[in-house]
Amino acid sequence: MTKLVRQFRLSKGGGLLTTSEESQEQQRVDHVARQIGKRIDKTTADYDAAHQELRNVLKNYSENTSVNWFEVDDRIETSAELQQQRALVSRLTENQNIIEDQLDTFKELQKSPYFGRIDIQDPQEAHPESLYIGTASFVDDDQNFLVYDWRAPISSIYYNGVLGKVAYSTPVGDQQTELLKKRQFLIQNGQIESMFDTNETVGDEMLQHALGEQNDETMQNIVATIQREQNDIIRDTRSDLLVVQGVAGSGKTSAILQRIAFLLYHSRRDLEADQIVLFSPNRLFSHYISDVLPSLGERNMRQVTLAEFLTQRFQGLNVQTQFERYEADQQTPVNLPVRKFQESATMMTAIADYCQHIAPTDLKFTDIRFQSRVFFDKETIRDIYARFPAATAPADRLLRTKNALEKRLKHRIADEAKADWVRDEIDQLSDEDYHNLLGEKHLGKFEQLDDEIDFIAREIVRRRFRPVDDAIYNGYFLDTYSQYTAFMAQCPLPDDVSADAWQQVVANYQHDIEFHRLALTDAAPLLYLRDLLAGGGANHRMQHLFVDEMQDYSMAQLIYLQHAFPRAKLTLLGDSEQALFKAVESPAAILKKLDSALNVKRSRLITLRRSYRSTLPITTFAKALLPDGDQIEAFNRPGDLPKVVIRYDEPAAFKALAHEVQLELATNGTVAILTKSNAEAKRVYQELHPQVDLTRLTDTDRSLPKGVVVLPIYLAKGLEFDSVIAYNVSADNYPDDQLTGTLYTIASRAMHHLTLLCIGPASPLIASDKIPQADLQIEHEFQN
Ligand SMILES: Nc1ncnc2c1ncn2[C@@H]1O[C@H](COP(=O)(O)OP(=O)(O)OP(=O)(O)O)[C@@H](O)[C@H]1O
Repeated sequence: MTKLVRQFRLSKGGGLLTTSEESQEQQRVDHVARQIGKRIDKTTADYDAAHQELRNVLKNYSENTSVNWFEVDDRIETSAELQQQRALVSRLTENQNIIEDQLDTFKELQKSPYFGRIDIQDPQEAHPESLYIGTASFVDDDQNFLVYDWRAPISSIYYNGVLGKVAYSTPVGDQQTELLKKRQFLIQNGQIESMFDTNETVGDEMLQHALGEQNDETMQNIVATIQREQNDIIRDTRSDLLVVQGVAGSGKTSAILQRIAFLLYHSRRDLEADQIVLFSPNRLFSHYISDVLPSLGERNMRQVTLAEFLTQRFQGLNVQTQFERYEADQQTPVNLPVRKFQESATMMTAIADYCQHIAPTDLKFTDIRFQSRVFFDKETIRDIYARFPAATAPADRLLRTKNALEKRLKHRIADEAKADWVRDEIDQLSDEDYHNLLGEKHLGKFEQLDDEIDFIAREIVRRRFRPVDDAIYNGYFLDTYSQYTAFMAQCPLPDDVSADAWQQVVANYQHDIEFHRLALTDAAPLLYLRDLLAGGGANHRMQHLFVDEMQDYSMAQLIYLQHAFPRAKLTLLGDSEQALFKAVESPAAILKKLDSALNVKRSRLITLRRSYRSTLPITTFAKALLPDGDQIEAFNRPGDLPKVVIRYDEPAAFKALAHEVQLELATNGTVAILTKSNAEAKRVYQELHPQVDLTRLTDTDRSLPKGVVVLPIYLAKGLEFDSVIAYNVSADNYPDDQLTGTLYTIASRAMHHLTLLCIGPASPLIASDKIPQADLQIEHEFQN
């Protein structure tokens, strides 16, 4: 870890920091650390006591589980006692976990108790007050706030305010105060490494330090250096739809995570971490961000990738992933108007209309069959459905149909229970099977033996007819896959989609279904149709839905997600410039579309233009790739120029690649070779791995190793690496601006070093007038 030298400087809005000020501050750090130390001792003792208590109960519990199960009464009593013990164990375990979490927080706090100080003068107070801000609050035994949590209302001044009169929101309304001083600290292992006063939001010195560090395998929290616009995202509690459009490396992902920490802090009583769900771009990313919330003393939210979500919803079907589609798109040309239509809000509205007005005769009911015979025929089911009022939503009518079918099933069971085969089966039952069928609940319940036998008979039939019961419960009598075909057959088409092209879409869909496959484009509309007709699919518990890399989602998918999480507030973050899957759109246009499609009350757009991840030369290069890249503001962190390495045949290129990798590895912890496709990643791995120790990553990998990795760019979305080598950015491989988004995404993954390897002349995207050769280090002259 690079350490800043101690510095005492005249900072922009502040005064000269003297040695005596520093020693006073250090004394305070020592004092706070001592207080925290005392608390750690006390909490450790609490932890030991809790642990001992839990052990005692567990010991008792295991002794009790070896009880005599023989007598029925004993069995019932023991079970009640065990349940009580189980509840006790779970309470004590939770208690122990809470203490353990507190202990972890105190230990972290002791090393670095705070990072900021604000001096404020409240209007009603005679003297100013100094408040210190850290990752968690610390209150001493005399109730003095030695450290304020960064999420406390007053802490917002630290992030937002410049010196002078400032306001901050509290649960009881806005408060006014005067900000007299803002001081930043870098404290490591109880020592002040650096401190200075600033009038800016959060001074650049701290950022320089944070960003100059080498990449870790997991993301770090940024609470000490949150920037003003990021703070707006984090502290927004009003919007139902918050859309963040931010350039690569502008801190969107960081903002999501600190926002979650903020929301959890402010809604302690009504919001649990598992009521927040984040759709993340890939599994590597899920792991990459997994440490941030725990480092802030919070539990992680739920995380899911779109592929995981869809697979879970379509059990038994193989749903195409975004990555598979991206690979497929590179092989076969895409009919863009068709895809655009299938992914549009118009498509979803057409589905909603279709479902709302569908007549019973148009529903694709199927027979419920049992042992190769029809049990309930589809016409009967249709008749039942048709009896319920037409004004009721189809899903409600279907639910009532299910209930009616269940009732009929019960009658059929009662009739069948009288059949001879059932009596024969009862005669064959062993005592144990008989008791099992009767179940604990019915032991001794029947006064007459005949009643007990009737019960057993029905139980036997009920179990035999379980497949019918399942079919009713799961709504298998409505064939939603055929229904989707029927929908498509009558769906009004836009002008740019021909009937023939559409016919092909329907045929492809049917063919896929036959082979238990589903194209990604069909997933959201089909799910929507299924939910609207058959009910279900909505999770009412989720309070917040976050979507990262939203540019890779279609409008249809976002509409479906909103439908699937109807009570959740939405935070959607993305960068349309990094769209690997579709065209670039302006932030305002995106918000407009979302506003009308998602129909929310309060929406807000926040745009982030400043890029923090990469050095100045790398960001300068990356932004020059884009048509409107001049809107991107590079953070001024010095570094080497991007290096272009050109070779004219593959052997020479791989030799150069191996050399570059070794060179980069000497100074960087993680070196990523990023390719356009999986096939390229495989090829690089095959060529390189005998000479270089490298790991090829695929979409099943969950963690990022140190050292050299090779992976296609879509798996590197959201990630960052110390050094990036873009593989084969030649004119052949990156011929035109269709690939601008891909190249920009690759370049913007690099924190400190970027190398561009070309086999043959460089891509016109690089060898263009917009990128002065002086901004690059070229190892071979361009020949095009
Ligand atoms: N305020 C900040 N203080 C310190 N580091 C920051 C800050 N904002 C962003 N960073 C750092 O910049 C890098 C990029 O942040 P992040 O991954 O959140 O950006 P992003 O907008 O999600 O990027 P992308 O869209 O390119 O994936 C990370 O290393 C992050 O820690």
